[in-house]
Amino acid sequence: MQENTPSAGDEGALARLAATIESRKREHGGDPDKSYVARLLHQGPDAFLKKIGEEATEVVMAAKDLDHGGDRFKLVGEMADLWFHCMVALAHYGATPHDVIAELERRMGTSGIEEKALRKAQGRAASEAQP
Ligand SMILES: N=c1c2ncn([C@@H]3O[C@H](COP(=O)(O)OP(=O)(O)OP(=O)(O)O)[C@@H](O)[C@H]3O)c2ncn1[C@@H]1O[C@H](COP(=O)(O)O)[C@@H](O)[C@H]1O
Repeated sequence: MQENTPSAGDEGALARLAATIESRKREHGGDPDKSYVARLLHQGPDAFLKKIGEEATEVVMAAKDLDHGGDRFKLVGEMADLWFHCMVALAHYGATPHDVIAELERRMGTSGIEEKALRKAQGRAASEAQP
């Protein structure tokens, strides 16, 4: 397992995979018999959104298994399946991993607890302003 430090290749790998997924879109969906990405895109959102739900459940199960002697590579593998299917969804809806990374960067330095409190206060102010 890698040290817990970011590598310059991290975003590069996501960008390369995103480019491959885009290429499957450009080739009129590619050949669903030869390309799994093309098959998912050809089947449409129901297919890859269902896979995202399934893979998320598998991530949870692999994580819970760690308490009972499971191994971290299983968790990493399931997480990779989840990220991959999420990337197919991003491509379908016209977004990129760069957009997600930019959003995470935008959030950096803002505590999640503070952000949630601010959102609640804004919600209260908006409902009090209603006539
Ligand atoms: N990263 C992946 C990737 N991760 C997972 N998968 C596929 O996702 C599928 C679903 O995973 P499951 O574990 O649920 O497998 P399963 O039980 O057979 O699935 P179902 O029967 O439920 O469909 C498997 O067929 C995996 O091979 C991937 N398929 C492709 N990629 C990347 O996409 C690129 C393009 O792939 P193609 O479009 O197939 O050329 C590849 O070069 C890879 O970089």
